[in-house]
Amino acid sequence: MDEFSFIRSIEQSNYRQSSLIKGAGDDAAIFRQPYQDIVTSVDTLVENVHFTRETMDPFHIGFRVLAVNISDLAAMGSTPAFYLVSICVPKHWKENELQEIYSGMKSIASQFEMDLIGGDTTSGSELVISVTIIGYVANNKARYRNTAKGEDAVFVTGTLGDAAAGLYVLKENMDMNSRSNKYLINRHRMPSPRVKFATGLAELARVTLNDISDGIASEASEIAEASGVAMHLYYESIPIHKSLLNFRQSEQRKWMLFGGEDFELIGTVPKKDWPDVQKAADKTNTPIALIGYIEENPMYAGSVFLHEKGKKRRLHKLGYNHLK
Ligand SMILES: Nc1ncnc2c1ncn2[C@@H]1O[C@H](COP(=O)(O)OP(=O)(O)O)[C@@H](O)[C@H]1O
Ligand SMILES: Cc1ncc(C[n+]2csc(CCOP(=O)(O)OP(=O)(O)O)c2C)c(N)n1
Ligand SMILES: [Mg+2]
Ligand SMILES: [Mg+2]
Ligand SMILES: [Mg+2]
Repeated sequence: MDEFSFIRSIEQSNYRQSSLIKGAGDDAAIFRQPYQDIVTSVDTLVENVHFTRETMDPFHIGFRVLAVNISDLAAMGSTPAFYLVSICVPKHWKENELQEIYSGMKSIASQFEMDLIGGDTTSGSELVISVTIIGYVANNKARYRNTAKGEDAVFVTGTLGDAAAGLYVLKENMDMNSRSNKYLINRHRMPSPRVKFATGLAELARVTLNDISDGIASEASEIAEASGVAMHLYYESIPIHKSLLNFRQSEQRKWMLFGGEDFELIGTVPKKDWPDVQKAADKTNTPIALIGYIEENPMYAGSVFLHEKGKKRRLHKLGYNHLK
């Protein structure tokens, strides 16, 4: 089974509520309200899938589960406001550890001025935390995956591969005190969702956005598929942090393209708007890079091409897939 085909198989083919603007199929769902649209999404962290007791302290688990949800709202151009938490707790977890999980959530919630408005508590064999997030976006300003057009510039925020490298450092028990390993571990444990940058693009007429949870190869494919276009990426333009240079080149490449969990944004804008994107990035202290372009070619609709060392190859939708 494949996660993405499973999801397609259970999606409703039509919706009954007239206020619904976007159902399943993007980073979040949207429904219309006067003046502002409501944006909502849910993402879950599961012990031994998204974290282990060795890779994360309770504080990080809490911080991260809210961060990954905020990232989906950032990818819609939305400002987060509320969250609900469903937590399934194994009997051996102690109360102070659960309090720590909530300290992690509260820490990032206060950063984004969000309120916890409810949830659910159950017990089970492994820790599972599911967060439902709710935010706002001005009417008609939500950013989808299906709006890329020919000649668009493709950009990405931050650096890629850091979170996967951080996980490697943790799993291999490497030196946790070196400056560069500390940086990578922090990127794995405490992602920084790009809300300010994404909402800073509000003046632009057309922006396509997707957040990078499963790796750029997978997220780029989602944009290409949803928009019915071909995306071209230049490997040498994909930003890399100097801490990654300590590892073998084959590892660097694997983590940058397929590692995932960097929670950076990949997007497209009409070429003429690229300078405005750079300005919005500067204003919000967001590193940004131009990494490719969109081609409107029916023969290659839905495909991603990677240009590397002067050669062009198909970049397949490899990356994290829960049901594979
Ligand atoms: N089990 C499910 N039932 C209904 N919709 C789902 C399910 N799993 C995922 N979806 C929807 O499919 C889309 C893609 O999900 P996912 O790949 O998890 O998005 P993201 O990577 O942005 O978190 C989203 O719109 C999500 O709401
Ligand atoms: C212990 C451990 N092993 C492996 C991973 C790597 N990993 C787990 S899930 C995942 C993909 C992202 O999670 P997902 O639930 O698919 O997020 P979504 O796309 O729904 O936002 C990755 C790269 C990890 N974070 N921790
Ligand atoms: Mg997403
Ligand atoms: Mg998800
Ligand atoms: Mg997500």
